[in-house]
Amino acid sequence: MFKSTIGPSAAAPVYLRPETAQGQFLDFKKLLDYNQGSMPFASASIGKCYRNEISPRTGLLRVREFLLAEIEHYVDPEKKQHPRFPEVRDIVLPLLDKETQLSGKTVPQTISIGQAVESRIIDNETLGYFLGRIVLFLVRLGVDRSKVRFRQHLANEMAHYACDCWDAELLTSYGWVECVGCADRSAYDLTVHSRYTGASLTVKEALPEPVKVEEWQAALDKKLTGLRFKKDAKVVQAAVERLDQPALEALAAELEQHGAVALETPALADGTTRVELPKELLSISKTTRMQTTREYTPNVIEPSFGIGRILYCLLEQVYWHRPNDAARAVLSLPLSVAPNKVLIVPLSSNPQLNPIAHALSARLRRLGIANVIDASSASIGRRYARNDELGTPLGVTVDFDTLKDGSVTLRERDSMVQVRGSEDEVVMAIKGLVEGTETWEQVTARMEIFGGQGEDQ
Ligand SMILES: Nc1ncnc2c1ncn2[C@@H]1O[C@H](COP(=O)(O)OP(=O)(O)OP(=O)(O)O)[C@@H](O)[C@H]1O
Repeated sequence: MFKSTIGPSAAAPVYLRPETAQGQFLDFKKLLDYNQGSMPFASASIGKCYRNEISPRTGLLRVREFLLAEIEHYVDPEKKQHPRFPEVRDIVLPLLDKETQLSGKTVPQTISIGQAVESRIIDNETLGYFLGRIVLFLVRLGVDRSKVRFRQHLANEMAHYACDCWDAELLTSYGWVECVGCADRSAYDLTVHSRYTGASLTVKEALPEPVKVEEWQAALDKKLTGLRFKKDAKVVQAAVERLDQPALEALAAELEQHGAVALETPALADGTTRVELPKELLSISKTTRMQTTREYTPNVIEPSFGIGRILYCLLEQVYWHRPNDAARAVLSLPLSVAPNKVLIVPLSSNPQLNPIAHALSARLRRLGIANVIDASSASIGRRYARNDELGTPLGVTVDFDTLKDGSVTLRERDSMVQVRGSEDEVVMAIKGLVEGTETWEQVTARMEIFGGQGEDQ
């Protein structure tokens, strides 16, 4: 937690969250209800997080306030398979696992997620599923697949409660940078929240058949306990209720042998943290009951995306310049990420071209396709070039032939190739490209390649 203060006197401390996860865990019971009590399920949250970084540096890579997006996937600890695992099983990942790191090597082994889970390099299917989804997500954003690797946490860097943890690292001029963490946090968070709030954060499932359970049970004589411990009676009662089966078994033997047991408690009214419970107050016996439900605390698999770091690495990876011209830079953001999808340029300042450009802009807007018009006096080549640098993937030119036959050109940023067609055809092509139902190769194969008034050079 990042400690700060609030109010005019700065007397009241506040604690800024270092992750969104805990807020999700506090809502676990509600989330489980929304999911009709069925497992597995997931929650997700995105928001600002704060860390008291000693030396913030390197732009967006290490800052004190950053945007974090986290998924908490709740799973039965005995069933860590994932129904959609077959979708990612054959994805090949560069894995820098702990053994490789401990042997002093830095070259990852390239192996399919299926093989890595089978050989337990990755602890379980659900964790493997999310590593696959992380790489698919990063590549969809435009990250270069050859500049992604997954590094496993060593035992000494992994949170004590985690049973396996991998970082997706992206290669930048600063070296490999951790951008997404993916940890199996086991049952730690829900167990601790439950312990401190007293709220049960477990899942109850009907068993296919009732089973006979033998267990140790402790009972305090309430009247005698009240008389003996007065205000502390509740604390003592809670300490007894928290005892697990091995502890109860050991105490039963001690009680039998010595007629009394000593029990650790939270601080009592007199400041002590230990009570003596004689046989008259405490009884511990083995009981048998039929169990019809199974109760467990779910384990949590958590992919955690640092948005600023991903964005920084992406910008570095997709920024380049045209061969032999360092001044003509290009930001190859894919359509899914680019803030503006289409640049509309009237070829000249002829007053007849502008209304056509504006009508086309409105038509694209109605389709939900963000676009911008550049009707400035700069040459068309200059206007293309500056929008290439801003990352706008597509360009439509309205020219003098548009006035004659209604046709326009459509230009792709990275290749600078242009096609020509009616406005309807071009709008359909843009829609297909934005929605991902058509590729630029398909568009160039079915539409007429335009070599005319491009002025790209
Ligand atoms: N100071 C920070 N500035 C920007 N992003 C951060 C910062 N700290 C963490 N992140 C992002 O949050 C994600 C999840 O946080 P996590 O707790 O796993 O990071 P971490 O292991 O503490 O990071 P690091 O070891 O680099 O400090 C990281 O993968 C990263 O993208």
